[in-house]
Amino acid sequence: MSVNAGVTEAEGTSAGASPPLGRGGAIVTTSLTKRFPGGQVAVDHLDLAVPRGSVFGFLGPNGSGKTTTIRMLLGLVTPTEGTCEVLGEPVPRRLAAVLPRVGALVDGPAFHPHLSGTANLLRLSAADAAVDRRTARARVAEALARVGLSAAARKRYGAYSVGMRQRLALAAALRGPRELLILDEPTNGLDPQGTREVRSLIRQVAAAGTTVFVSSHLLAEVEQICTHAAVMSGGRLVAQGTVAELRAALGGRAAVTRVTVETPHAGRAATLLTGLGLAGVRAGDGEVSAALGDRAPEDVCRALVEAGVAVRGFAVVRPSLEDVYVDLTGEGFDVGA
Ligand SMILES: Nc1ncnc2c1ncn2[C@@H]1O[C@H](COP(=O)(O)OP(=O)(O)OP(=O)(O)O)[C@@H](O)[C@H]1O
Repeated sequence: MSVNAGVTEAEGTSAGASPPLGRGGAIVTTSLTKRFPGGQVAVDHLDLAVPRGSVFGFLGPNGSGKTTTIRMLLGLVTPTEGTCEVLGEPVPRRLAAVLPRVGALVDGPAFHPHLSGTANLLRLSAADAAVDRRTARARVAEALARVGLSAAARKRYGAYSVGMRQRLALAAALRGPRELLILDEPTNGLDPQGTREVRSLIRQVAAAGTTVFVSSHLLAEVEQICTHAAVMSGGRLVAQGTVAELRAALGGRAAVTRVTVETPHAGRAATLLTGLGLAGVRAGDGEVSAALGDRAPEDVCRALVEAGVAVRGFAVVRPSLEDVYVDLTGEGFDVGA
């Protein structure tokens, strides 16, 4: 399935060409805009195209408009302008038809501190007209098991750690069979083990056919679990496409594949790489690097050796999704696990 390819203009009036998914997408927004009273434009003419069956990473720094977008998708915030469609239905107009098909983790549900994890989820189910009373208890137990909370199911919520609270919020989103799961920063507050579990849970949910839309700061994680991604900056969409497209779109941009050579002959190696036509040659202490361009790394390595340069190490460094992000937004990224 294709999405509008790769990187769009950061300075454009809207984020590139209209998404070609039409009614087939799990989420399709057109010129979606939210201007808060006081003039703050949190989301600015957003054209988002989330293919069905994708695991879609929604990336961006703090304040770039991710949560506001998610809140508009769930009918929690009214757009100022533009449209959004979720599972083929216009939101907010057909919200009642859409919500039972969507599991969401946003802002954390209000859990009661004196009730257990199980009792809290049963309470949410009781308030949910779409839940079948006969299967509610079994579904709650299943959701708790999926997030690894079975052992703590009878413990009261007030005694839960931050990570356990986050897992319970995730379990709340997984109480029923869902066509779409929308998760706002689902690994916030989780330790590395919890983060791995959430990653594996997302894979399982996706393998069972559910589309997953997940906002995250964890680029390494997005690279591992997502098939597609979009990058937000200052309320605008600056890129969207498959993860492979996003990396490929870097060709000709600042972050490109580079070779790094470890050698005691850095000066000589730098001259040779420049002579081979490599751009961006940087020589340091015992090391020289350059943009590979369309040269084959093995040819570069052979030329160095044949010229008598002692090659102690030779590495080809391809741009990561983080490079894409930094290149597009000019901002660093919190890549901690
Ligand atoms: N209710 C509101 N009233 C006024 N401004 C708001 C409101 N909610 C959000 N904003 C502003 O809109 C912008 C986008 O915020 P949003 O929470 O959508 O970003 P985000 O990408 O989710 O950030 P974070 O990663 O920090 O959650 C921010 O500048 C924020 O201050």
